Amino acid sequence: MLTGRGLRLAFGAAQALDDVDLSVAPGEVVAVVGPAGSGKSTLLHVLSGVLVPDGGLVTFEGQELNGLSDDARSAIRLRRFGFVFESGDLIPELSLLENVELPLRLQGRRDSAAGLLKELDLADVADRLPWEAPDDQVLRAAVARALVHDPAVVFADEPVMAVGDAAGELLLDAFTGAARRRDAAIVLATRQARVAAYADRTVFLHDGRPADSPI
Ligand SMILES: Nc1ncnc2c1ncn2[C@@H]1O[C@H](COP(=O)(O)OP(=O)(O)OP(=O)(O)O)[C@@H](O)[C@H]1O
Repeated sequence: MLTGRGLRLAFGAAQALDDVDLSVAPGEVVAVVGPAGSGKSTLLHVLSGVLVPDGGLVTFEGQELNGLSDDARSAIRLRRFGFVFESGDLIPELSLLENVELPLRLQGRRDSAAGLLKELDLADVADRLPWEAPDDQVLRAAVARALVHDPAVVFADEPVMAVGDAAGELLLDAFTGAARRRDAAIVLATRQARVAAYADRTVFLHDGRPADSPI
């Protein structure tokens, strides 16, 4: 469904990606594991069409992303991809519910996210602003926002770094469970083995190159 082949990308002298392959099937959870600076975030950005690689090819649902215009790649991101970042990155002026429903509104959809908030145990706190909510609720809302429009793939970059082990495990359970029920794939970038344990499959990166094992 989503495939990267021979991906290369340099930032000046730094070769962030050097001949990386990654394929993701519908509903599959794939972890991208490596130390700081190994290229995990860059790989997520290239696979999601945020960055265009210097070399190699990204194919999504039979379409080559590299050759598309910025606008066309943005449209695919809005409709077909979801994103979860390290600290949630919610909009501070909007309630948790409004944050979660934002991807729907941006697509002109008027449907409600109430059911998804209930599924992620956020129904009672939906009216809170992000700064009024504890970190784990903010991250749950970020997960809900990433899934609300039924994306094909959710890209998650260190999604539980901001919370402790127990809260992180609850969050990963809720995240992977909700994604699997929707047949949404997850590409999960992390330095942490305990996070990668939630994936069906792990690929390792070291200095922008595929590796056989963790370094
Ligand atoms: N916008 C940028 N400009 C310049 N160099 C960059 C940029 N983004 C990433 N890099 C460099 O590319 C390499 C890979 O960075 P990347 O952020 O993808 O690694 P990472 O594995 O996600 O690291 P971390 O775990 O710290 O998030 C690093 O050498 C980094 O310094």
